[in-house]
Amino acid sequence: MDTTGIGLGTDNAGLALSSRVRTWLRRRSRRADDWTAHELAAAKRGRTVSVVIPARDEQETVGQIVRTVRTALVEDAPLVDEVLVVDSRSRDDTARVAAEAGARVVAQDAVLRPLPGMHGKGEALWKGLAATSGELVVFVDGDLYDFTAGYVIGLLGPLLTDPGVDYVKGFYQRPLVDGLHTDADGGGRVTELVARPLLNMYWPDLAGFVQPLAGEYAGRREVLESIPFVTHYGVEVAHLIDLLRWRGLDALAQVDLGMRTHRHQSTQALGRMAGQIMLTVMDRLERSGRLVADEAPSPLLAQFRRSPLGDGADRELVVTDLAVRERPPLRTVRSSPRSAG
Ligand SMILES: O=c1ccn([C@@H]2O[C@H](COP(=O)(O)OP(=O)(O)O)[C@@H](O)[C@H]2O)c(=O)[nH]1
Ligand SMILES: O=C(O)[C@@H](COP(=O)(O)O)O[C@H]1O[C@H](CO)[C@@H](O)[C@H](O)[C@H]1O
Repeated sequence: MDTTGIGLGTDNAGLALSSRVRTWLRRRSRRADDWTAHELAAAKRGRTVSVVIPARDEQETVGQIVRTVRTALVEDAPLVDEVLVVDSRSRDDTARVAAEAGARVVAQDAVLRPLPGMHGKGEALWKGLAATSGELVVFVDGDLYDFTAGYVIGLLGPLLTDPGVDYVKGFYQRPLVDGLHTDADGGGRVTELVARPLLNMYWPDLAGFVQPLAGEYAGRREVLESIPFVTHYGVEVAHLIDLLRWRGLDALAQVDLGMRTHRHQSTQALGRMAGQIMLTVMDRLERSGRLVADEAPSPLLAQFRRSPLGDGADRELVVTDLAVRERPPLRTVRSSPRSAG
């Protein structure tokens, strides 16, 4: 057992991860409590830190996340220099709640305005990167119920103490809370059903990531501004694939952040997310010449919503265009450190 509690033995069939991944797991897996906020604040040595929270309709949770960061990591320990919430076309009071909690708030479509807007979480993250200036950037989802300052401390630990690390993913136990029923490890459904199998098949060096789709991660700005951001929900899987290829496995790390509960989407919404992730993976396979498709995959997903329509039909056909696009590396388009209006 290594320091993170990840057993590195073989499974009952004697199958084992590659030695490269086993070495990586030992070398690049840490725990959030390996550091304290004050230790990391002292380790900054003049470097600056931005926390970026993408938020679409997160009025119920974003305020507490912002307050936790500000209290523990801005006021108590000077670890974080700016907290930005990217209001991603919310239809609720996300922007007001975030601002009242002490965050700077930008509207996703107000950043780098001359550029035509793109959509989804990946766009919100790219705009958040453009609208901040910290040399280290931490991304935290805005729908977390049990966020702690330890998430940010843990993600910054490797970046502030090891120059060989460029990008850090969080991992955690992910319960699936469905009303009164909790499945202790039922969360991360798209991870377990789609992302993990595909990454193990085609990028086995990434097999050691406990939560490859984790929404909490951090990186060096110079690296984050040098990689594309896929729109919608393709952003996380594309980051790992692109960074593995460009920076190599040893530049990546992961930190145990404990427990993560968040607002869960419906199964059909996760079906759309899964489709976007599959399209992203197939695009990366095609770019690397590992997939030759004489016909591009259709981005259209037909789903069936059961609802008595009253005209004798009890299901409604809903077709969604899952096409994802991609923002180029920000350094190729950046004009100024804070491009918000
Ligand atoms: O168009 C979008 C979709 C999502 N999000 C945010 O990205 C984070 C993760 O999205 P979501 O909760 O939908 O994904 P899940 O955690 O369910 O996989 C949340 O803070 C969302 O508010 C966003 O800013 N813009
Ligand atoms: O990991 C997953 O399977 C999905 C869905 O999680 P749940 O099944 O709702 O716990 O959540 C993640 O995936 C998204 C796509 O990469 C990320 O954007 C989210 O931040 C992350 O929560």
